Amino acid sequence: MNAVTTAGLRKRYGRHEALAGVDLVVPRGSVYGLVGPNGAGKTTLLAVLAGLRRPTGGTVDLGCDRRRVAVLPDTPGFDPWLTGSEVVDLARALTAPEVPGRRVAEVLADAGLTGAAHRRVGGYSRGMLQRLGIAATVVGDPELLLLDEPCSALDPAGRREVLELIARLGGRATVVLSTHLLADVQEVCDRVGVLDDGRLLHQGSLDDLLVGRAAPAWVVRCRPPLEPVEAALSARPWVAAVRRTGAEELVVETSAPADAETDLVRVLADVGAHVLRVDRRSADLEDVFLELTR
Ligand SMILES: Nc1ncnc2c1ncn2[C@@H]1O[C@H](COP(=O)(O)OP(=O)(O)OP(=O)(O)O)[C@@H](O)[C@H]1O
Repeated sequence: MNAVTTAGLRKRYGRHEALAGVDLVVPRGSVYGLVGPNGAGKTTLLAVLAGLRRPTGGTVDLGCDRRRVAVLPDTPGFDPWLTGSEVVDLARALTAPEVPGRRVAEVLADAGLTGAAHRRVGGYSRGMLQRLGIAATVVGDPELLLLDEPCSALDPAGRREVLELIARLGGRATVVLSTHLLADVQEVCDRVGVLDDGRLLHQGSLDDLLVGRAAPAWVVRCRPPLEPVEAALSARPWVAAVRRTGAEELVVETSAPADAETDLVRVLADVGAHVLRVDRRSADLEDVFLELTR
């Protein structure tokens, strides 16, 4: 059962088509990362899913009642004179009055805000505000959470806190988050959709995206000169390409990783290379993203 299914979703702003036929599938319980460059249509897609903007065409099928959907905009604004506890209690009273008041303290504790619960939010840091926003969206126990750029403008510590909070939400609710920070997706999402210019270029599990696309490669660091090393490697049948990526660094791409595993170090030894380091390059979402959106 899916939490969200869209078919041929379109959204036009005047003559500009921000969504050009999007078929989105978000399995229930997943943490789905919607990635794309600026202007790709991420905010528009989330707003259409949330029912805040009307699509020009296509359909949206939510696997739950619309009242069980919670939305967190990229820059949540709160009245600065309210305390964190009052903000969350207001959200509870407005969205889910049936939820008992004691839930407020629980979600604030989950968001790591117990100590600041009775401080005015005007004095909160951005990271705290973002976590407060998440607390205010989860207090009504939503089934689907739509988070627009939840980590933008956060420093590394704030980002870490928010990512950990999102990771804990996975399983309890379905989360769709938009971001252009690929590292965040790699960290917390199990599904990913790559949106560019209003089109979904790829969607699926993060593993499928990475394993299916990034060419296996080794990163070799050794002391100059690198030419003899490059020449010796290029002559091997298992080497697809050798690229110089720094004064002391080569990337060796292969279509036969098993051969590379047995032969790479031998080649380096035979040519007398002064080896500083050899690493298997891990599949990187950034490479795949650049390849897809090129
Ligand atoms: N209200 C609007 N009126 C006209 N054009 C709009 C409107 N909202 C968005 N657009 C345009 O639609 C396209 C998609 O915008 P959207 O904000 O959905 O992209 P995004 O992927 O969220 O971008 P960003 O990462 O920069 O926030 C952009 O070209 C934008 O200029």
